[in-house]
Amino acid sequence: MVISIWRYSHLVLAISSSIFLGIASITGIILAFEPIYHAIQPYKAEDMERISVAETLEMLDGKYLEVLELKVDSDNFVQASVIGQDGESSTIYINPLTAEKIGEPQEKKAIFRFATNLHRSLFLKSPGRFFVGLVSFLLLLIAITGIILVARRQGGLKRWFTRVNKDTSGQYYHVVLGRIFLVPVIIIAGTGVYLSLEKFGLLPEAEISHQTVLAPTTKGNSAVASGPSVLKQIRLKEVRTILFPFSDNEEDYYQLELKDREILVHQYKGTVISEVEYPLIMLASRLSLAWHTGRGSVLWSAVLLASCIAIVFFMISGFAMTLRRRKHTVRLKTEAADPGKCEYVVLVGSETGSTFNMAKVLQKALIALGKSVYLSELNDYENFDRVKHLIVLTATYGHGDAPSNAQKFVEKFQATTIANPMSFSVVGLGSLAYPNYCQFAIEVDQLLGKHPKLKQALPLYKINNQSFEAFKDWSDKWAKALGLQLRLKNPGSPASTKKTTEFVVVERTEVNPDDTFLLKLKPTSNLSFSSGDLIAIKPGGNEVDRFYSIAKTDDEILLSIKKHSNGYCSRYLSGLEQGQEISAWIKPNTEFHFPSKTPEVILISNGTGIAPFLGMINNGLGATKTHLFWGGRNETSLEIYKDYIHSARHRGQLSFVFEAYSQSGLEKHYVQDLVCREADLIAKSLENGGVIMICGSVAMQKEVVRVLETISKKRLNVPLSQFLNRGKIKMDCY
Ligand SMILES: Cc1cc2nc3c(=O)[nH]c(=O)nc-3n(C[C@H](O)[C@H](O)[C@H](O)COP(=O)(O)O)c2cc1C
Repeated sequence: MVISIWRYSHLVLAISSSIFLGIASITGIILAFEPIYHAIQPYKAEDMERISVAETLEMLDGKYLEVLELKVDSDNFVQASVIGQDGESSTIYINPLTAEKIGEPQEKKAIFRFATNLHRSLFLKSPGRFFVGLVSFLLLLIAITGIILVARRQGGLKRWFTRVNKDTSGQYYHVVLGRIFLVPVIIIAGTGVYLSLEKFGLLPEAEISHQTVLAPTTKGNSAVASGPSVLKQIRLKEVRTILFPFSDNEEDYYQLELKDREILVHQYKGTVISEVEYPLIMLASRLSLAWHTGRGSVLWSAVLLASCIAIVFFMISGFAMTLRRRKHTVRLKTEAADPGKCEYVVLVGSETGSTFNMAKVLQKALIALGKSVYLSELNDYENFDRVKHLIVLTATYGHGDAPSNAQKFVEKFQATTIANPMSFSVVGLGSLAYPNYCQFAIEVDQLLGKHPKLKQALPLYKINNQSFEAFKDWSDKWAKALGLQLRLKNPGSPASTKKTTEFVVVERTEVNPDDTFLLKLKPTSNLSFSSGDLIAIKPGGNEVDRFYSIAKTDDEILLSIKKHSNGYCSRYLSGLEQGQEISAWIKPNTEFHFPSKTPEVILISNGTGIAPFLGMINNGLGATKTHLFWGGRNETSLEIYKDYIHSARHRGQLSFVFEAYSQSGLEKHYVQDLVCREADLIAKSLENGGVIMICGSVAMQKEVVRVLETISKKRLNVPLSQFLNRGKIKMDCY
């Protein structure tokens, strides 16, 4: 519940300020260029730490009839208001060593003038300034609610910088960039609020009052030329403004606004008549202005520029995420069947909506079998009288909590009387990267399991990272338990518009007794790819891309393919001849590349899952100690891979190969048994920063992960999620 309150606040704040925030960010992007443009003008004075005020004043004295004011700006441009020998007054940039004119201040560019007015007051004067101040305050609140959301998402403030799990790209970058730009955005918003409060006089007045002490009359040379003067000690670097004495009268003095204080200096003696340190409020104002505008620092201006772009991105990605979430609920409302007449009920617990995609695939497949299906959210649970089968698909959020559309489920379920018996099956959608993997699904499964009228059709099935293959595996098992001929259609990867490349068949092995064969392809044009990437093939006008994990060997692609009797693509590929060409495209899968700076890598696979590893162990980087675990039916199953394994062993790239056979000899051995047996090796490797890569069937993945979880907890005293989070366990299973 808590997470949705914060998300709701985050969203409401963003929506309520969206138009003004959008304007402020876009004009902020333009205005960030102003200090950069100013800084690159050729008026910057060097050696400001060395040149004394007295030196510059002396040069000015000799060159101009009168000097009224001198200013040093944050880019070290020295600007003087002078009356020249011809009696003309002007404001010029000077070289402080010679007092020569080097240029003239330019008028603010029209684009910056326009952007400043819009940014500050939306061209609405005081009401506009008020809105902009309010928007800054809302931005501050958005940033604060953002901190809470990210902290909750990551599992606490301490885990702030741990890896972000990728749900959708928009969501991923919203969080990743949110973490990076949090501090600058808070500074922009905070200083914006401060400047607005100042503008409306809501802050204490910053007044400086000198108690002028009249010095005794001492006619003579000005302070610049005579005796020891404080002006000789003050460097130009410390100066903001110097106001020159109004007349020769002794009671007129130099007024120096320095960086930290203001002083009045006797124009003849060069002594300090009065000195006042700036009040804190004045320093805060100056700092706010500098931080808000980026004046005086190209680097900070660049940060402000990037932050304003990031705010625009946050707005777009944030709204896209909300629309995505809403899309599913709105559609459900319009498509809802009558639950009172349905035999199957599919209830979904989802925060971002992805789980609905799976639920809809299931609904479609059941409808194709002529079944009546009601699909809804877990919060819509009610007394389903005619329902015979209940299926719950639910994600987990926060610290093992229910997603927001499932938070009322437990209460509603407990308050409802179930009259007729039902079968039930719970599918947990979660991420192994969280310590409470599928926790809410576990609780729902236990709750349903305790009800006398409910009969479990299948034990709780957990799915990592929305794996459709795993969902299909569940559906096969569930359908078998219910005696249904269910066929799920993968909605993902529809006919892609990706540009394909031609590949020529270099070699194809015969199909072995396990119905597996190797296919070697060579791209006909220059193509960059790595072992672990995926090749997408769509034979003969078929609508869906089929993905195969690739091994890169000598710039060629090696695939290990299982021929399925009903598999359109695998049957097509098994019939290819040497020299034939096929069209395909490469999908980079950087998360599953061989790690570069790792002391040890353990590769775990079964069946055709060995494919990317065949390339990785022959990649020419012998520095990493590498072990290969592989499970197949029997010794002959390994035959087609033997050459690649031998060559890696021969080159010293592969330390150990552990094999498990399920149909050889009396005892069945599986990869997870090997992993369990080699627990020492696994634990040491994880402890020393090693990486484990898993590729193959989801069933194998589930078992291997279970064993790894035990090893991690028992031997290393940490949950496996910690290694997953740090990218120390990489998985690509199907
Ligand atoms: C903020 C946040 C917290 C999560 N917490 C957990 C968790 O505790 N346990 C878990 O198994 N998965 C957790 N997940 C992963 C989601 O349950 C998983 O991505 C799920 O597939 C999302 O489904 P949905 O998109 O339908 O909401 C979390 C994800 C996010 C973004």
